[in-house]
Amino acid sequence: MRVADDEDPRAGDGSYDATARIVDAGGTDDDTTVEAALRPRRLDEFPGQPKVRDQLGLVLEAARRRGAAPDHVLLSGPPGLGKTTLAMIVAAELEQPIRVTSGPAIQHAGDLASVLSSLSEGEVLFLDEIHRMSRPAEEMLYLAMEDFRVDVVVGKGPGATAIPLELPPFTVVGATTRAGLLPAPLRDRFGFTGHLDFYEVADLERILARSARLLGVTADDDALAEIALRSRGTPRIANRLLRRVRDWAQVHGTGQVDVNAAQAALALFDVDEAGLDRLDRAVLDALCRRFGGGPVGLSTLAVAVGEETDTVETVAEPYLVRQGYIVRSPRGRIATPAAWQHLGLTPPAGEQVGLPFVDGPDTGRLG
Ligand SMILES: Nc1ncnc2c1ncn2[C@@H]1O[C@H](COP(=O)(O)OP(=O)(O)OP(=O)(O)O)[C@@H](O)[C@H]1O
Ligand SMILES: [Mg+2]
Repeated sequence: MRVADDEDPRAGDGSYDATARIVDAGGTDDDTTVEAALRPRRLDEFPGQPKVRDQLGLVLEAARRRGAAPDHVLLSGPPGLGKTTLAMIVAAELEQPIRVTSGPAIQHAGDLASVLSSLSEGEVLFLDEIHRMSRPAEEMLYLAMEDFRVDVVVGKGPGATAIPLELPPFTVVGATTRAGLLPAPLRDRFGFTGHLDFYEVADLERILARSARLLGVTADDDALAEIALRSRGTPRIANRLLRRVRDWAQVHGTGQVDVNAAQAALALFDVDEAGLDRLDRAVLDALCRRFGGGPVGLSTLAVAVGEETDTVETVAEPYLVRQGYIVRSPRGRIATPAAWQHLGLTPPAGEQVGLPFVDGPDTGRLG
């Protein structure tokens, strides 16, 4: 088995700390540890997202040559595409320590002030879920990002005074699944914004091959291709499916990740040929069967599938929209003919005139 020691992130130099990870929407603690172990550590080990990688690479290299902190970096995109991974990589490439915190952890401006005032020169401050920071903290951040200064308020009431505190230059890396929710003044203070998009299947195959190596399992290319196809363009999902296929192979198979193991395990875990999982299908099912194909409001839809609005909007919808199963309209979400077909149903004729026609059997043609 080829396990390259030099590629094992667990043998790291401590430049990032897996336990410092604050939020993980999808996983248990165990999952978080495994995820951290599978993160690429440097930009040139990071497959996919060629645009963001090249742009970020340039920004970091230029800063390194100037010997100065780079512009602040904002990373946006759906969950599991590598925002946290890239934040860690920014610090590693700059050879700087990284401080990890998140919007929800900073409820008071004072929380932010104490983090900011303890930063060392050049340090990377990773603000995950930056769209969830409180307004006063946000305003403090504007000043800190632009002028490297915070105003510390001493005392209360009419006698209160603001004492300006100079900060050493540092780099904020903000991550958000909801760039649209960031107030413009905050967005504008990031000199570089990278928008992560879903991965190509070929990139997912490369990610899976690397992960298999790190996990110490032998995997056929065909099996990795099968897993990649069903991973909804998302490395986190790809890695998770790989681990379940490995489990299946170890318990029921030959121990080797082959196509048979991949198909059996993915069937067991309810990931269908289109890569839709239980939540995706639940959303389509509610939309078509309960609401006649829509339009239906997002929150109503979320209640119908028993999930948070945010989960439906950021986890399920982007992929369903991208694959042409759902259309977002001002009046709510609408199922396309492809959604009905995926569920084995016939789309109702007449009501959905004007929908874009989606490739598929002719039952979908409306008019
Ligand atoms: N380009 C990539 N190459 C290899 N692995 C990747 C890549 N992008 C992400 N991963 C893996 O996917 C998992 C999730 O990535 P990460 O935590 O960076 O996503 P995220 O965008 O921060 O998600 P969230 O919005 O939920 O915080 C990690 O295990 C990471 O190793
Ligand atoms: Mg993250």
